[in-house]
Amino acid sequence: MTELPWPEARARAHQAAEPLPAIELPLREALGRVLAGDLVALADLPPFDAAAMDGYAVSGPGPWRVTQRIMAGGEPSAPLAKGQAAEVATGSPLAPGTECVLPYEDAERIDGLVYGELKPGLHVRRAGEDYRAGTVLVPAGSPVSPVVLGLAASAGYDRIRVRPRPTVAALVTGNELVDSGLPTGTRVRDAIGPMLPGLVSAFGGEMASVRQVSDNPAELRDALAESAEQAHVVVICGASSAGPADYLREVLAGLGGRPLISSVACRPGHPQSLSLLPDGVPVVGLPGNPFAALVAVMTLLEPLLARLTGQPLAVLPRCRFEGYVRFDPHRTRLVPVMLGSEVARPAGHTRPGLLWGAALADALAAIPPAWDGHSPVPLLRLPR
Ligand SMILES: Nc1nc2c(c(=O)[nH]1)N[C@H]1C(S)=C(S)[C@@H](COP(=O)(O)OP(=O)(O)OC[C@H]3O[C@@H](n4cnc5c(N)ncnc54)[C@H](O)[C@@H]3O)O[C@H]1N2
Ligand code: MOO
Repeated sequence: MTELPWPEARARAHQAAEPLPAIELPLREALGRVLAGDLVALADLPPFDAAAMDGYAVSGPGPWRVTQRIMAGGEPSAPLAKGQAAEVATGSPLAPGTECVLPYEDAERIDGLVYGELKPGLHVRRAGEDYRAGTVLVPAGSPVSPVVLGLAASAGYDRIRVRPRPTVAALVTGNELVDSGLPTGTRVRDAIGPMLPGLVSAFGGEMASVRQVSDNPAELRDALAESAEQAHVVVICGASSAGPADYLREVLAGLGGRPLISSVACRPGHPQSLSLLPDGVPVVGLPGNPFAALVAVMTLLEPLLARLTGQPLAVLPRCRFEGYVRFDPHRTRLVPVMLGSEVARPAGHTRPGLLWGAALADALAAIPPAWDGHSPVPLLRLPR
């Protein structure tokens, strides 16, 4: 079976779906979503000429006689004629005729007259100087951060158009698995189910369900068909490889699934897969070894969720890597790393079945095939 190069696997997963139809939400509910359209300025900002300092708005050469006082939120009582001043606060609207604002520090007031130096334009925020109505403030596909919410509010939005969170249903296979307590004998504690909800929500999705199914093709087929009706994406953990209980491919074929990715040229995690069911629901196959499963989530599920939420495929930041890595001429090697200020170092403890290294790590470094040993390497940040 040919293994798809790791960067192509990310790209193909990103192209495997279309963004979900947009919804409109009140600002306070939109945090953490993704903008479905450009956030466009509804009006000029500032909407009026305003003072940028507390002090005196003046017209013509000084000294100036103080003829009015304008508060923020108030209105000028008359235009300023040459030789006149208005006492203003930061944000006060300016009277027509204002040439500059003298901060209190640069002005002296004696008997109703203000003395100082006229510096035309200084400390005046002109109407529309920040942006004009119609300007794109934040492009579609951007995350709605706390700051984006503040900006949207200052632009006059009450509601914004965002993408829904894609729902993910997980089926965890393996007769050896238990989901509580210290496993006895040859039983193994499920480690993938507990890590999936946090990963899914960090990548903009929502875990609909995590369900254990036994190693039985008929049961997996029924559970898969049912999950595909209830969620936007189905994830299957285990049953991905070549063993006697690894019938995921067979079950997918039986349901008319179309394989898009059958294995990926990376270590660990090569048995990861992506298929589309006839109704277009993507099914992501995660290898049973838990660290390999994490690699598959970061390789296939993250780009898929990015696409469903209308985000571009993330361009991975790069960093210098220092430390031992097993050389692989044909495959990308995913290594848990701790990030220093300019360098990534292996966190250690990296067997495919072990989450220890990744639990300590800030990121996974994606060491490319035939890496030259010194070029900066791409990083996948691990959610905290
Ligand atoms: N002949 C071959 N054998 C294997 C290959 C191969 O290419 N040819 N690939 C190996 C690799 S790499 C991986 S990864 C595993 C993938 O196996 P499966 O996805 O079929 O998963 P299982 O066989 O069910 O389990 C593998 C291993 O992981 C443990 N496991 C499974 N699920 C969980 C879970 N939810 N939490 C914790 N641990 C889990 C399971 O007990 C096994 O120890 O196949 C290799 N073999
Ligand atoms: O994908 Mo398996 O990675 O190496 O255990």
